[in-house]
Amino acid sequence: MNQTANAPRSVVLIEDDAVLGESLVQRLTLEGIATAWARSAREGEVLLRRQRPTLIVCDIRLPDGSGEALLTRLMPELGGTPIIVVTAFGDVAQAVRLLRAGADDYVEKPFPAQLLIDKLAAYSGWSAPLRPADDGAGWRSPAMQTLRRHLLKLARVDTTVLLGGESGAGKEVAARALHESGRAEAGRAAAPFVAVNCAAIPAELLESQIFGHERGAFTGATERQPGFAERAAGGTLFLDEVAELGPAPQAKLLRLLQERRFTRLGGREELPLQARIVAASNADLRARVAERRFREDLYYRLAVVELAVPPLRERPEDLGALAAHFLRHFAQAFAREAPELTAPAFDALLAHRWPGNVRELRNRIERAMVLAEGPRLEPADLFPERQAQEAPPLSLAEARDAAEREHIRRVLARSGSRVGDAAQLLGISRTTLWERMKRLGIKG
Ligand SMILES: Nc1ncnc2c1ncn2[C@@H]1O[C@H](COP(=O)(O)OP(=O)(O)OP(=O)(O)O)[C@@H](O)[C@H]1O
Repeated sequence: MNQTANAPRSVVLIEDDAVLGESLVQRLTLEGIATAWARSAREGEVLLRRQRPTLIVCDIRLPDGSGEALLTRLMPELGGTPIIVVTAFGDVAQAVRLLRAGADDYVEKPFPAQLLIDKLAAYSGWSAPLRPADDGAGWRSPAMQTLRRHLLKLARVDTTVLLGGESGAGKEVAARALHESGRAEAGRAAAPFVAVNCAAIPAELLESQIFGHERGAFTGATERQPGFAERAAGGTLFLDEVAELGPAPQAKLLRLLQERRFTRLGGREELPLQARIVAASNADLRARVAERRFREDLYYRLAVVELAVPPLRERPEDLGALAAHFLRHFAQAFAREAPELTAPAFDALLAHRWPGNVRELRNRIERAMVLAEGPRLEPADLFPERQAQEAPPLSLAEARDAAEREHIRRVLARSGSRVGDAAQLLGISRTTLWERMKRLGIKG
């Protein structure tokens, strides 16, 4: 992709050891690498908020806190800037934790300056660090920050990516974030994102939909039709629910991935695949392979990089931003003010298990905003089914009153609130209706 071998190289070095720090600054400067040196976590934070280097080198143990805490805090703002952590001998467990959290590499003290120069050389071909794409809310939790970092890095290469995660967790949102970052990285103003739900297209149509067809390829094919693979050129072909593909489409997809070429149905011309393939599945693909329901060779082709979108219940830190995002979204859609989420309502969100993940949150907020017109949303607005379950059953008298109340209201509405007309329709006297309305709390 957009690699610039001679891109200006700069390093922010966060290291409290004066001897090591000075020798590294000298050596890096000799190599023509602009180096800014911070001797504490605080200084490092100030530097990183001011400048975006080609590479960050950060010691784990600093006099005013740990490098791990600093990097974890800043990770969401660092885009894809590569990070090398410097660990003391024996701190490997911490280094591994940081690698999982999104750091790129580590060096163990003592190390020769040349080792750092070599590592830097591997990164200096990278173009200017990416800014995260504007991909909605819900990326605050550590798990989502790590995912975002991985996506930002993948934006630089065309590798096939497999996204796992429960239904509604945000796999398509993640695929779009990757697509947008890739588009920005390549400097393209626009690029197609073509999403195909493999479970929703009938098996007999799938092939022609993905690969397209020539005129006359089958009955009803009156014109040449480009398929999704062709339409995604220069962008992303997103294959959702890939586990649901039958054996024949699996074989076709494998060929597409192996040869990166395809032919339209009924055609002879070989066309190159010019899109990145991102596949998603909420089923455990490895288990499907073990059960021989999914081809192993296809699994390996798809899972060149495998990432998981964590379920919402494992990232409560994202709930507030996501809820606020959907409140704003539906307020705009319904042309009304966004209601406020009361503290008990927020507690109810935190306590819920979210089997339907972000999609369920979105649906609950949408339904609450359709039904509740007030300026505040209460737990009952978001979880109406619980109220129904928790309320004690009505007595016979209460049930009769409720039914009468409902019926009288309806008849009153039909008779334009004229009590005399309503009484006639109900087969009772005006006075009896007045009495009932009073007892049942119906306003005339
Ligand atoms: N980070 C987010 N910000 C805003 N909306 C989100 C976010 N994550 C998910 N959503 C919303 O939640 C819904 C489900 O997301 P998405 O379709 O990406 O999930 P999925 O994991 O692909 O689901 P499925 O497996 O059912 O296809 C969508 O309406 C999406 O817009």
